[in-house]
Amino acid sequence: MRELTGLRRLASATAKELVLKTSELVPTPPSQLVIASRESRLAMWQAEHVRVRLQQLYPQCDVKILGMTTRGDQILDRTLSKVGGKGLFVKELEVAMAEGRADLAVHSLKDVPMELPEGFALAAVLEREDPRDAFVSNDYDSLDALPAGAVLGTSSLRRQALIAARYPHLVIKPLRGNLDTRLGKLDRGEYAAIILAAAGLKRLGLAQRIRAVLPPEASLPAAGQGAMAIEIAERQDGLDLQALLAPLNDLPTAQAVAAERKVSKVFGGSCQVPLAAFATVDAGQMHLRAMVATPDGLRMASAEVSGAAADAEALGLQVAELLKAQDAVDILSSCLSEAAQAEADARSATLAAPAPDA
Ligand SMILES: NCc1[nH]cc(CCC(=O)O)c1CC(=O)O
Repeated sequence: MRELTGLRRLASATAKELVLKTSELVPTPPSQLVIASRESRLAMWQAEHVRVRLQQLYPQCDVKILGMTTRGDQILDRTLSKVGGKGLFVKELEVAMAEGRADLAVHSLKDVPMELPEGFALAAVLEREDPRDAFVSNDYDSLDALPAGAVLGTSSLRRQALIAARYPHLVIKPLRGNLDTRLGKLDRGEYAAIILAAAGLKRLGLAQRIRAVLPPEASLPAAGQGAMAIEIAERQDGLDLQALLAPLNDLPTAQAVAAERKVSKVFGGSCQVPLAAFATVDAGQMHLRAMVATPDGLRMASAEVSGAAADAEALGLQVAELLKAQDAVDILSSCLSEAAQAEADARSATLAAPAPDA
């Protein structure tokens, strides 16, 4: 709920409001700001990007990065949807903020649950990188070129469903780990090809590994894919971090992801399900597409709407209604119950045991 309030505020803020904020209302920064980040190369790249931008904005402030390992990074042997979903990547960072060891956390928005815990909010969404999926292979140019029986790596139920629907002759195998780990598994010959987010590869200077970029028509991106978000905790010291971070917010991206995340939230929030939601914003106009499927890709529903980008969440609800009219709830039902159970298990496990690297 918190996070939605934050996002709604960001998404509906006009450019003028943001300009006013940057020039007049930005509070004095503290002497130090600490950014919590996962330690994967991509996470550190993203944290460093935010660090540099904050350092430029506030030269007097010492901006530092606190790297940490999350449960999501440690559990590499099981498909994420089975072990508790996306929250696993953000929980330790939230603990660091709650304990005052960090002031903000930088995340890939795609990994951030739709509902943040009480006391946390998204303060800014940065300009989006390429939101599309990428086909990566050492031997083949495209999905079309893969022969029957070829092993394709992905652990995303969305990618699995979309690919199974169009390429039933391929064998889809789970692929976990950070980007380097995944590329390493491809290079060792465990897969004929893998699908990765183009954004991560581009940020790490690995764009040359992309053999083909999948257009949204072929592989509709996940909600938030390609966007970075900054999460903050409610503070007792009165510092208005949201105002300090407002200059980093990119309004069209914030609007697009608010619509995408609304769709996702309607269908179960933080659960990992085969769901895609992708919005583009051009001159204040939004085009939003969404899709749900069964993991085998045999059943699928898709819908699209257009409208004013300022009505991001209403557009998200509209698309969700169109999907529901095509039995979306039933299509997702098997995944929803499985993922909900995994979420519950993960929550009780986290409550019972201290954070592994706390
Ligand atoms: N699920 C892991 C994850 N979270 C964000 C990215 C890539 C960068 C992004 O989407 O912003 C990836 C890797 C991938 O999907 O290939």
